[in-house]
Amino acid sequence: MADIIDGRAIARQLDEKTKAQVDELVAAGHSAPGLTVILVGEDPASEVYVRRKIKACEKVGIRSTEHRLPADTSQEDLLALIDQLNKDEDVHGILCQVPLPDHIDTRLVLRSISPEKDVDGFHPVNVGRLSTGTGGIVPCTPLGVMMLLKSVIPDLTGKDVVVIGKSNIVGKPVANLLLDAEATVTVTHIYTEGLPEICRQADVIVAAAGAPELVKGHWVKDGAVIIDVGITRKEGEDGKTKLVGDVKFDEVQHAKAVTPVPGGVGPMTIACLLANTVQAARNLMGYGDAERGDDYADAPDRSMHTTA
Ligand SMILES: Nc1nc2c(c(=O)[nH]1)N[C@@H](CN(C=O)c1ccc(C(=O)N[C@@H](CCC(=O)O)C(=O)O)cc1)CN2
Repeated sequence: MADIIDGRAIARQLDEKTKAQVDELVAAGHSAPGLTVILVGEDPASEVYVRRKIKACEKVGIRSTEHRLPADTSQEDLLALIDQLNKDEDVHGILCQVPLPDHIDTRLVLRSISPEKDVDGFHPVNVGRLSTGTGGIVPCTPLGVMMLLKSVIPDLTGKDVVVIGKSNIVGKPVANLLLDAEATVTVTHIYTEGLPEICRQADVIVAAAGAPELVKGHWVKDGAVIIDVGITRKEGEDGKTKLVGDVKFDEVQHAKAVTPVPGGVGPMTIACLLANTVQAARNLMGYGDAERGDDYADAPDRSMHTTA
């Protein structure tokens, strides 16, 4: 049976570290780090994620502010709000929940957030710093993926890793982090020819294609490690909605370890956001170029895994 990598437990461990860093800043006479979350429209999944982010801030002592804007908010008004937040010294982190409504140019909006406050790591400056290995703020989900992976394989040197998915939010940044960790990385996507055969060679599969249950049991070699980034809502045979990942979970029990959906990568996304907010705050407070919030070189221990 494959070990199940407990994302909730590893996220809690990271939250403890983040809380300690917040307490340290406050004890040194600073205000608590402040995060502002912008949600435009009423996408139900985004509402859930934003609510979770705000609640998570409370737990570690980060001050949070929420701006909920109607779906017909003009791009100009959104950019004006971001400009105001960029200038506000009490705000250390800004994030704009995506997807944004169609009439808004997402790339322009993400570019308008000050790179120092861009706790999502989506600004081209942070993307460039990641791809050149020169620090910056790293997107939350890829950071979480690395932590989960390192809980199973602390040293990724020379490991064959296949990333399925080439999005700017997950596929591309995760590939860069893996290369930094000296892994041999193959980036693929749903149009890649021979994808099952390519995956079957891999020591690690990071499935981030957004394609429900794409990765079947015969795609996975014995003892591989699987990180499932996909989350899709699907109606089960009982008529109830359930969440499924990009991996056919029941078929990959010959793997060494696998992340569940829910309870794997998702909780790490939020924990890494909090860590990134503290990193941004520390930088803005003049603590130099603070280390990446998650410090994922400190691999979480194997006790965070359970067996199915
Ligand atoms: N500005 C951003 N927008 C989006 C991001 C992001 O990192 N920044 N990522 C995703 C959504 N996301 C965070 O915003 C996110 C996705 C999933 C989870 C999570 O905890 N998932 C749970 C299941 C939750 C459920 O019931 O639906 C799990 O996997 O256990 C947290 C955050 C797109 N937008």
